[in-house]
Amino acid sequence: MVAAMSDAAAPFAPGACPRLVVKIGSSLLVDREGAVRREWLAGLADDLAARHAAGQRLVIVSSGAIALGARRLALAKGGRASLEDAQAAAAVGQIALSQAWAELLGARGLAAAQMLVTLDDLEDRRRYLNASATLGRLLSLGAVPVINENDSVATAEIRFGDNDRLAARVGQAAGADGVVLLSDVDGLFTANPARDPCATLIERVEAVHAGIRAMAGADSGSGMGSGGMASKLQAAEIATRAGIALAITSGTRANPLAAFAADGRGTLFVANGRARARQGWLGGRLTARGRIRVDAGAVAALRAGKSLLPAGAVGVEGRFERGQVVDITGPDGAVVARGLAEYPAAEAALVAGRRSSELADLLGHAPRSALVHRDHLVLL
Ligand SMILES: Nc1ncnc2c1ncn2[C@@H]1O[C@H](COP(=O)(O)OP(=O)(O)O)[C@@H](O)[C@H]1O
Ligand SMILES: N[C@@H](CCC(=O)OP(=O)(O)O)C(=O)O
Repeated sequence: MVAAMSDAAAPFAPGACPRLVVKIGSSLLVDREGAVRREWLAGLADDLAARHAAGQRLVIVSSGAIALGARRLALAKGGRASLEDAQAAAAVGQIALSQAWAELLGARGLAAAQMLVTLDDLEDRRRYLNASATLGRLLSLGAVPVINENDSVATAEIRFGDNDRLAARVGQAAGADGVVLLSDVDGLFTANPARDPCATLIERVEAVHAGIRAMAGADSGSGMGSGGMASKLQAAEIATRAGIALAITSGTRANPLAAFAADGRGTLFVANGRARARQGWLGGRLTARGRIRVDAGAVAALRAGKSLLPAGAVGVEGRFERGQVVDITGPDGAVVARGLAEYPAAEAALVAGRRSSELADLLGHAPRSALVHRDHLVLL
């Protein structure tokens, strides 16, 4: 599957990309009659199973709930005439969607794990960390998270509205290396190819600038999806800034991921350095709420890219909640790193200096895997 991989697809190969997010647009999943395109989905499930067998861990962001539910409820305009219609359609359609994924992945020995999230779940740091931890655990267990926006409870103001940006955010939360957006077009064209026959495919984008954005009209050619090309470009910006490569490629072929791997047809948005992106966010934008003092062994472990475990902490200062930013200082008092606390200050103080085996008894609940996880930490 990966032998003939072209350059555009190379960053998403199992060897180069241990964790991949695959987003599937409504127009691919749902036919014009409003039913799941099962045969096509079975082909995609084969692709996913092959990648999983090659060691790649997968997260699926699946659209289609509104389009599926609209048909079942006989709603006009694909269920998008009003927010209430979309919410009702999503509630009905999501069941059918989950069922299809569970069956098709299950038939290939893969456990589908449904997660429905709202914008707030990923914007709020604590909830983001929770979602991130759940994703991490599911992936380590070999399950395949299937994610969609929780459209039935999302309000007009507080929603993604499109799954492209959701996929990019999920990519961040899952610690993914790549995001592939499967759509009904081959990639980003110089203009909407549905309207302009002279439009040509752009194969590689180093940075999403105004000239690139101008190529995506606000319109969506499929009439079923919600974001159009504009939301895909926003997703590309979110992902690449976080050090995640993103591709837009056609999902219309029978085995879309294998086909992409074989000919690399699509648009690759090149990732920016992950360390720089994290450093910019953690080191620059936020001020620390507290401080965790650590011993020399912990400093060495952090410098080697490890998480901060409670055993290496010698003291905790300040008042912080789980998910808030803390400085990590070494024996000489210098700040060696900054990261997001996995525990609130009181619990951090309780577990400081303790071995992992003692934590559950001390806390009275299951312990987190670290005081500050390496995925949410930057060396200074
Ligand atoms: N510059 C462009 N290049 C490619 N597609 C474009 C462009 N501008 C607008 N589009 C439209 O965006 C559509 C894809 O978005 P959308 O229908 O939301 O897909 P999905 O359901 O896969 O999310 C294409 O079918 C195309 O009509
Ligand atoms: N959450 C919505 C999908 C919204 C959306 O982004 O659709 P699409 O543009 O087809 O990926 C649903 O499940 O219907």
